Amino acid sequence: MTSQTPLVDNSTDFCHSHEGHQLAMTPHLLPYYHPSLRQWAIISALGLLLLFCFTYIFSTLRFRKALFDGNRKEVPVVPYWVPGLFHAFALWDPADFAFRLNKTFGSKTPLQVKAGWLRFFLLSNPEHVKALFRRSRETTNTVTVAFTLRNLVDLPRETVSLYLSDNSGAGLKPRKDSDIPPERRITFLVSHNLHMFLSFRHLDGISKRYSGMLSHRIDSIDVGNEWVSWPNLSDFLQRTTLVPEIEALFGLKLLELTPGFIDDLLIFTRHVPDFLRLRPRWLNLPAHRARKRLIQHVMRWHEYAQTHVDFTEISDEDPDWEPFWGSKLMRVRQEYELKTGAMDSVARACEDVGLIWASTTNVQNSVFWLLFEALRDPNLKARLMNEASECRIINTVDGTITFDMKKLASQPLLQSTYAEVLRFYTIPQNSLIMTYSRAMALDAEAWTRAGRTPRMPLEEFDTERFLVHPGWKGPGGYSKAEPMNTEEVGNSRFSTDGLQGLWVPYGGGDHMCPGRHLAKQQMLVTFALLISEFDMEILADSVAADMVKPDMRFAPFGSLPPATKVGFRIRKKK
Ligand code: HEM
Repeated sequence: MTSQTPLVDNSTDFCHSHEGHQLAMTPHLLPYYHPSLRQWAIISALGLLLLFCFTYIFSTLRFRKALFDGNRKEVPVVPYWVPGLFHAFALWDPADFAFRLNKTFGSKTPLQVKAGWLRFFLLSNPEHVKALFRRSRETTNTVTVAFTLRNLVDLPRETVSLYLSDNSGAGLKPRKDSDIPPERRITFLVSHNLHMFLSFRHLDGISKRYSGMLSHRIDSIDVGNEWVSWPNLSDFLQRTTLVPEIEALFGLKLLELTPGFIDDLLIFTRHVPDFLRLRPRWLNLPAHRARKRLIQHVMRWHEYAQTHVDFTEISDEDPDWEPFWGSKLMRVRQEYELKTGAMDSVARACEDVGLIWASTTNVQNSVFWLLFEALRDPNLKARLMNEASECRIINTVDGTITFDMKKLASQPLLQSTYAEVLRFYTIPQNSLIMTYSRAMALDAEAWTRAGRTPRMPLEEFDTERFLVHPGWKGPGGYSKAEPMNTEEVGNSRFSTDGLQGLWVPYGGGDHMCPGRHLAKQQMLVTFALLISEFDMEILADSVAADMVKPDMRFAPFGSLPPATKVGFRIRKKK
C-alpha cells in the first residue's frame, strides 16, 4: 500500500498538468502514465463486464427475434453471457438447467444450448420429440457420441476422429452424400451389431444365462433364516448383480483374470458425472486411476481371450456364448473395430469399458427403485410376488428356481411397475437432444391427450399407471382409457400405446437403446428371484422412505441412483 501513496498524489499532479510539456521535462513522472496492475485489473474487469453485457443483450435480442419469427430456420439459441463458452457453466447441472429453461420458456418451442462446439437441442414437447425420433435417420449423433467416448472412457483421439468423420449415418444404406468406405462406417457398425446381438434370437440366450448365473450368485449370499441388517440396499444389489451381468455378456475370463475389476468399475461408475462434466483430472485422481486400470484389465482379457478363440475367424456355427469372449457380439466388435484401421488394442478396450458400464449401471439403478417401491408398500409387494410366482419353475432335481421369462415379462402389474420406475427414476441421456424427459413425464395435459388421464398426479409414483382396460383401443379409439378402479385391475392389461414422446426412458428412433429388451428381462428376473428367495424389509418408516430421492447429479446420463444409503434387513425364506 505504501508504494501506492505517491501515485495518488502524482496522479493529481497529472490532472493539473495535462497540457503535457511539463511532464515531458520530468522523466521521473513518466511511469505514472501507465496504469498500475490494479488499474489494469479494474479496466480488464470492466471490459469483460461490458463484453458479457453486450453478449447477453445481443443474444437476447437474437433469441427473441428467433422465438417470434414464424419462418424461423434456426432453433432459438438461449441467451448467454460468455461468448465461446455459451452455456457451459449452466450445463454443469443439465437437469436443473433444463428445468429452469422449461419453467421460463415453456415447452412450445425447441431451444438450443451450446457449450463450446457442442450443441444440444432441448425438447420438452412430446410432439417435437416424436417428430425428432421419426426423423432420426436423417439426424446425426456422432458429435455427442464422440464427446462421450472421449471424455468418459478416454477413447484415443485417432478413434474419436473416425467417429467424427463418419457422415454415413446409422442406416443399412449409407447416406447419398457420403463416401465413407464400408469398413469405416463406425456409427452403423456399432449400432447394427448391438441391435442384432442384444435382441431377436440372441436375447433369450443372454437372459437365460443371466438368470441362471444370478440364481447361483444368490445361493452363495451368506444369509440364513435369521434376519441380518445391511446398511446399503443399492450396494447389495450392485454386488449381487454385477458378476452375472458381466459374465452373461462378456464371459467368465474377464473377472477371473482381473480380481480388482468390480471395485474399479464401482469407483468409475460413481464418478461418471465428473468425467462428463470435464472435472479436471487433478480433482478427480482416484477415478482417473480406476478408469486406467479398467482399460488395462480389459486389454489383458482381450489378449488372453484371443490366444484361445480367434476373433478374426467367426462362423455361423460358432456358439452364441463361450467362456473366453462371452457373447459372440464381443468377437464381432473386435473384428470390425480392427478393420476400421483406427482402433488399436487400447481403443478397443476403451470401447468395451463403455459397453460394460452401459450394460450394468442402468439396470442396477432401476432394480433398486423397483425393489424399493415394492418393499415400502406391502400390498404392492404381495401383488407383484403373486404375479412372479405364476412364472416360477422349480427344478425337481436340484430345487433351483428359474422363471418363464416370456410370461414374466408379460405380467401386467410387473410391467406397469417396471414402466413407472423408468418414468419416475430415469432422465435419459439422449445423444441427439436434451429431451427434458421430466417435463414430458409430468405433462398431465399431454398424458390426457394421449388418452391416459392420470389417476394419481404424475408427480407421484403410481404402480398402475400403465394399466388399461381390456377393451381400450388406444388414443382416439375406445374412450375408456380412464384409470381403473381397484376391482377392475384384475382384468387390466399393460400398454404404452399413445405414449410415444411421453415415455422415453430408452430414447427413440435409430439411436434408441439397443439393450432395452434385455434390460427389461434382467430387471424383472432380478426382482422376481430376490423376492422369491428372501424376505426383505427396508429399515425406514414411511416418512423416512419418502425422503429417499434420486441423485440428480446423474441426470441426464440415464437411470438415477439413490442419493442416500437405504438400510434393509434380509433373511432366507423358510
Ligand atoms: C433400464 C435400463 C436402461 C436404460 C434406462 C437405458 C437407456 C439408454 C438411453 C436413453 C440411451 C441413449 C439413446 C440415444 O442416444 O438416443 C442408451 C444407449 C445405449 N444403451 Fe442403454 N439403457 C438401459 C440398459 C441397457 C443395457 C442392459 C445395455 C446393454 C446390454 C445397454 C446398452 C446401451 C448402449 C451400448 C447404448 C449406446 C448405443 C449407441 O451408441 O448406438 N443399455 N441407453
